[in-house]
Amino acid sequence: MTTMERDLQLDNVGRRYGLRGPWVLRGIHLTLTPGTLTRIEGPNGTGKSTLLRVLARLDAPSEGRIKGRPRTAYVPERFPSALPFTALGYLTHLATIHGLTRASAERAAADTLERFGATPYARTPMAQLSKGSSQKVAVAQALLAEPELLVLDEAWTGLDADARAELERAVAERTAAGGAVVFVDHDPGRLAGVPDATYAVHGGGLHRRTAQATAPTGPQVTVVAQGPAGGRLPADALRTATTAEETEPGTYRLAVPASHSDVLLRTLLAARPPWHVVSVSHETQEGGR
Ligand SMILES: Nc1ncnc2c1ncn2[C@@H]1O[C@H](COP(=O)(O)OP(=O)(O)OP(=O)(O)O)[C@@H](O)[C@H]1O
Repeated sequence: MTTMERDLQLDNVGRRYGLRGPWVLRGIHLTLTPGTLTRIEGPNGTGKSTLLRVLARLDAPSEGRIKGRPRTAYVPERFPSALPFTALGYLTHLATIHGLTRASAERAAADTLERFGATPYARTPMAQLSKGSSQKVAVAQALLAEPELLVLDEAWTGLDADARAELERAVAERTAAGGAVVFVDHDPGRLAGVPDATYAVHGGGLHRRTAQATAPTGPQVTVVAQGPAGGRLPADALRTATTAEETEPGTYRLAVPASHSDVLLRTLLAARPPWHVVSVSHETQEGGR
């Protein structure tokens, strides 16, 4: 598939509910590009969820056009947990739909549940899961799809601290793998400093926030890495890092948001030939990780 088709583009999109309802969104132009993270903000009831549903193509615009068909996964604010499956059964079923054999599907489902600390209730009927636990299943179903576009509507809400950090890492992995991710979250610190673009929804329109500060906010990690002689920094590493400075030939100092440091390190070590990681230093700020 070409990059053009993997872009998702809203062209003068409007949405209202009912034929004569007030316009919730109007004149929206937005392009989501592979490998980028986009944050959508705005006060309650301004149309953020409506916009995300339109982006996920779960809701059709009342006017305007959508171009591009990236393979999309969506995590809703409220997941329909009354489905007649266990978490493992549901995810295994979905993974077979994504084309895995039964055995690999079950393994992928179990791995994803484990990643989010959900193994203890993998075999519990979903209707009996707490809000937080069913939210983990919602997140797992979206990640299992390895989507080209991942749409997260308050997906962190209800998750415990470990699962929240894990979801931030999963977002970093998706963008490093060339996927687009768009999210809404009430916590202004969520993935702070990471988004490639931030937009605010108000008055039915979408307004690009100017980059407030060049200095990234949120905890940062500095990685010093040495490549093979004459080696160029892997493209995925460049995409994940906030800044990359060649301090001497073949040696780079990379700054990365703490949530993305695992992904950056993995990218460097998995490069062929692999890069040598000289040092990793965590900037000490309150809050840790
Ligand atoms: N299915 C629907 N039918 C009718 N009106 C709707 C529907 N969904 C949303 N709306 C209305 O559209 C407007 C925007 O709602 P939306 O949920 O998109 O906002 P939001 O910014 O996501 O809000 P919140 O932060 O509270 O989730 C609201 O006035 C809401 O009442």
